Amino acid sequence: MIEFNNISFRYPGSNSGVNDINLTINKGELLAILGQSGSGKTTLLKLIAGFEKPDSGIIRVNNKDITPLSCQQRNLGIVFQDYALFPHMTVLENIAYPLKLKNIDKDSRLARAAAMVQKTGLSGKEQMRPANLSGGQQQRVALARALIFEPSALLLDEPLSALDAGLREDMRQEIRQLQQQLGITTILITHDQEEAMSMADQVAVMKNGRLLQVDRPANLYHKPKTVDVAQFVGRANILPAIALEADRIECALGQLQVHAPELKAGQQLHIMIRPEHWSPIAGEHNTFAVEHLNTVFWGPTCQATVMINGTTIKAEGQLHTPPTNLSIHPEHIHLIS
Ligand SMILES: Nc1ncnc2c1ncn2[C@@H]1O[C@H](COP(=O)(O)OP(=O)(O)OP(=O)(O)O)[C@@H](O)[C@H]1O
Repeated sequence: MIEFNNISFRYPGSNSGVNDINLTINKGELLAILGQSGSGKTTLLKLIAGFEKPDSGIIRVNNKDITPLSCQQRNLGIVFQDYALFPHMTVLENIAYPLKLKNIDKDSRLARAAAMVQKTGLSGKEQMRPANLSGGQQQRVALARALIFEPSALLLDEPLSALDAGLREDMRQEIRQLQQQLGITTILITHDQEEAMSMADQVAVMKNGRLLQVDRPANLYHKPKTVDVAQFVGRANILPAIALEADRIECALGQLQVHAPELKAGQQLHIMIRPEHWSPIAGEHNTFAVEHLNTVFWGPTCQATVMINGTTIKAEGQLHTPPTNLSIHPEHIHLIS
């Protein structure tokens, strides 16, 4: 388990850093930290790894306060974006290296490295040097080296960003399987939403050094708590709205039936509609005549841009003919207050 308790940090002489971070990663779970460039993801990683010390707050790993400890004492496995492998060493030597630092004898080192070679699918590559491996294989060596000394947690800093798209998808699943098999608590830093959503038990969205929402991937997508999160995660139609009564709001599209029995007349809020939730078939509620602007073909689906009462809306799905009507089920209108 990893816990951040009221962690704040500013880089000396600047206003940048992270503010009041409270976060718990349960034992054996993978948490992805997702955010745009400069949001503070790497800073959080540096704080847990011990490269920077927080100005205030406590970080615990398995209930132990690690804040005063040095990087080495923290016993964390780290995989960096560029893997940082030793070019003059073989795969086996690279993987065994952390054990050498711990003064473990050569025979045990090599035996443990050989076992890790098996686990990470590197059999047959033991005597090769990093330069002769593919990106995915280098990534596996870095992972094996980070795991060899049985760390208390694993930190992955954009581990897949150097790989091309197809390989990246395969490696996501490989890393996730290995992480689950070993049951190791893991933090993954990424700016890639798909990577975060497909690999993580929980995703923490960061902006300007703060956590906006920490949630299961499906909750983050379907029930974002703020407009910022709704805009950042996935594609969304977001409109300001005012409540007319329970279950009814008004926005630029017109009046909409929603599912919100607790709404009070006059309440200001935003509505979010995911593009794939629009239906080209008229529904019992919320059916609109649309003016079709354009459709982009994406392969399995299309994205249509339409106007409803002067407001531009994006809809996605099997829209092979331009829609003339779109409807939205009240359950698919998410309210953000
Ligand atoms: N050594 C430093 N000194 C001063 N400011 C820094 C330093 N390192 C980072 N920052 C600032 O701290 C903020 C957070 O940076 P951080 O590197 O944590 O963001 P990030 O989300 O990891 O971005 P990226 O995805 O580009 O790596 C940014 O405003 C950045 O400019």
